[in-house]
Amino acid sequence: MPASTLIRREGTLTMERVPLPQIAHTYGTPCYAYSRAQIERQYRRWDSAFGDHPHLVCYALKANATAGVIELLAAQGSGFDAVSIGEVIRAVRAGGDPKRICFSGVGKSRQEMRIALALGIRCFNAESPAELARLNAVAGEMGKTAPVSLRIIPDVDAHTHANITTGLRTNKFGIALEEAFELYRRIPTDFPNLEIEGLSCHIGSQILSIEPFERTCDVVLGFVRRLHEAGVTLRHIDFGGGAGVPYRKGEKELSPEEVVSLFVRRVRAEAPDPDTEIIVEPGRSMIAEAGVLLTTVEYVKKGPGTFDFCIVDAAMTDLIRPALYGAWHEIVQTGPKTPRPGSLPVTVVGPVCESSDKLGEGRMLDPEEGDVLAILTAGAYGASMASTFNSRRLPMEVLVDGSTVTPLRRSAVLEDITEPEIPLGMVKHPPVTPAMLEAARRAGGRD
Ligand SMILES: Cc1ncc(COP(=O)(O)O)c(C=O)c1O
Ligand SMILES: N[C@@H](CCCC[NH3+])C(=O)O
Repeated sequence: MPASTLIRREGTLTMERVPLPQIAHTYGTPCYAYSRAQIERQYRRWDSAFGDHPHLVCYALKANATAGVIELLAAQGSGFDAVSIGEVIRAVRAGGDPKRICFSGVGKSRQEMRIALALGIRCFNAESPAELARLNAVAGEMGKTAPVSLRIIPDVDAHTHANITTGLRTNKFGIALEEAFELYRRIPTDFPNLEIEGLSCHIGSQILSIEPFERTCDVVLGFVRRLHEAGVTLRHIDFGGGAGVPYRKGEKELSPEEVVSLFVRRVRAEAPDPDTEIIVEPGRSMIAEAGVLLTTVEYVKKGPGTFDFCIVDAAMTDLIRPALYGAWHEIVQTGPKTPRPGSLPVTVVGPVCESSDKLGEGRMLDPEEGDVLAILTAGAYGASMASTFNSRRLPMEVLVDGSTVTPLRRSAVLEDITEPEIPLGMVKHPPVTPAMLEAARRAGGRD
């Protein structure tokens, strides 16, 4: 987290000018807090790194598609990378310009295509020949022409976690180069309702070294030159996302400036048209460091002797990255607290009924019931991957802007555990009445 966003003042951790324990007490926990200044700063870094080279920054919505976050980025002029029609619709509803939306994903349904065509999105990043044929048919039925890019497989190893590498032939994403070459040549004759817009690729996520992007440029620009020689022109090259952020002390981000200057330099030097528009799709880099997940300690429980358990009210349902990838997030006390000599490291776990429900291991925190902890660098792939497993409610989210805090969802109270299913009607489902909730609140507990 950049020092200007998260600062310790008299021992208390603050985001911008708001003490984090205050957010926890006002809105309840688990609660994500995002810094507006940090989100806008990251967008400006990506955008301005291009200088006057034609470009579009398409924020990857999967990282965090909370309406308030999308609104902020749309107001900055951001484009969006979507992977479902739900994301496309969320972006448009939050003020995103359809002409700046790219639609990726291996499984687009006919209905998703129809809605995206009706909205007039910038382009479909097609991932298979069958998808092209389907899109051609759907566009024809609607009397429209669908703008397409082929997502090619650069076959570059991103040297990241196996579950988040995407640019290899063994991954489900994209089209192999030879097949893509043939498809590009066939589009004008075989798919009359498609119009070639560009080329896209994405090699993986949380990439901390520039080298895989250099290899990607080798492959992509060589391929673009071959296409040009075969008479295929592209309006844009989309290099995808993937720039990594520091999760552990000592790690360094792969900076937007370094990534963008590589793409601009290589396109200017090697593309048939040096002014070809460049698209990037950063997700994590845009939002990860803007967010923390606040959680309250419920219990401290003795462990096997070498460590204790710190049971908090956040869980894998709020932040699944540690359970899913063994990912590391720093966890800190938000109040003025230092561990007492001799205290044991703790494994921070949630209340969910899974042994993998761990948020961190080996942490020196010396926690007590009621302490508010902050799980750092949690803005990306946190709230957007949250679930209601174990009938938990979704985490609260707020936006911090200077000394103002704005809720981005309804407050995290028990009424939020809504029942979207349709009951059979065999039993009468008694409502949780406002009076019952009020009584619980008056009895003093947090929700
Ligand atoms: C097509 C595509 N674009 C962009 C992204 C965003 O990646 P990141 O959050 O690593 O920038 C992803 C996710 O890996 C992706 O699959
Ligand atoms: N969800 C992953 C990243 C996947 C990127 C999407 N292809 C994470 O938390 O790191």
